[in-house]
Amino acid sequence: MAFDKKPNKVVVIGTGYVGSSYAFSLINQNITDELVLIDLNKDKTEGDVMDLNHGVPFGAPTKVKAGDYEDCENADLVVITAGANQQPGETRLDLIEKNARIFKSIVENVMKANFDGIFIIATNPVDVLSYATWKYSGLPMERVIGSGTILDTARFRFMLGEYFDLDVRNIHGYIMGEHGDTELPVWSQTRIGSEHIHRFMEKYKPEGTMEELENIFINVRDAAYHIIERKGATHYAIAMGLARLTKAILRNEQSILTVSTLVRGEYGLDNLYIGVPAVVSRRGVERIIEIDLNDLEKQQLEHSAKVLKEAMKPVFEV
Ligand SMILES: NC(=O)C1=CN([C@@H]2O[C@H](COP(=O)(O)OP(=O)(O)OC[C@H]3O[C@@H](n4cnc5c(N)ncnc54)[C@H](O)[C@@H]3O)[C@@H](O)[C@H]2O)C=CC1
Ligand SMILES: CC(=O)C(=O)O
Repeated sequence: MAFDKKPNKVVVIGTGYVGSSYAFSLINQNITDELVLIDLNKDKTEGDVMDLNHGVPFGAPTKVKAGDYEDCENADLVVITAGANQQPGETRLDLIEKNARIFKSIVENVMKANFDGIFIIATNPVDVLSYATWKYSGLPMERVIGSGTILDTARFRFMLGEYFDLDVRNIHGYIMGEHGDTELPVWSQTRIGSEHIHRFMEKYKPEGTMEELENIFINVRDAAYHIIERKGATHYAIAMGLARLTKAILRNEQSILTVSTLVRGEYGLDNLYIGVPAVVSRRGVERIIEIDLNDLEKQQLEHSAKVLKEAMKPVFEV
């Protein structure tokens, strides 16, 4: 019943391309009751709030306001999308030092306001900054969640749907590892409907080749570069992915999503945040799902973890 539901509150920190697109998705999908926007650029935030509020009559009754860190006190979720984005040619890992510095002060400010909810992190490099947020906040690991490879997995499913001319909702597969250049496609577990992708191709697309599938993965991995070259930022798809993750949490959906979370022995990895399938609920990350990987996929995941740990060294002791 709508009457006895406790209103939920989401605070977004960083309302540039990603943060403002996420706010727009939340309102359009009727996901939250209260939405607070925080950014260093106060004029931009106020302008966004006016603009979003004027759309509320067409969407759902959401209270939107420009706020400050004290608004985090009773928030259910704090979503961080603040910080530098990649310039053409820059990798996500190139952003590490700049954004880690910004994160230290943001997370400290949020925790000073006695925040006791769940963090979602999207700023890049997302795996490293999720780990940083977990360390800086002192919250249990299940309550600090990175967007991980949710976007890469969506790109993978979309491009395979186009290739097979099928509804993307019938494509089941994951991209795991770093949200970045060392991510990997889990072909051994990719299914179309309930059929393994290779068998499906043999039966229904015999002219298809493994090389074409490999090129699809390369386009998934490099999608951010392709978009940034053309328009300077990527934001709509990640905003929708963050809205999906927000729904999974606030509505206690127990959804399996490829988020960035702390591995503690799963997949033979330890003490880093990395993209893996995990069950997400009102408690945050309930548990990691350990799907069977073949030998090549295991090696690729280990390599991805190794690159992430190396990249983290200058910033953290890992
Ligand atoms: N995880 C993912 O799949 C994706 C992550 N991203 C990442 O999201 C981040 C944001 O990207 P954009 O929105 O395109 O950048 P943007 O430059 O448009 O927005 C960043 C915002 O952060 C604000 N900001 C900076 N320092 C702040 C602080 N200390 N406190 C409050 N606000 C602060 C800026 O004023 C700006 O409005 C980047 O790191 C980008 O790489 C982008 C797309 C996908
Ligand atoms: C920018 C980024 O991380 C992406 O679009 O995947």
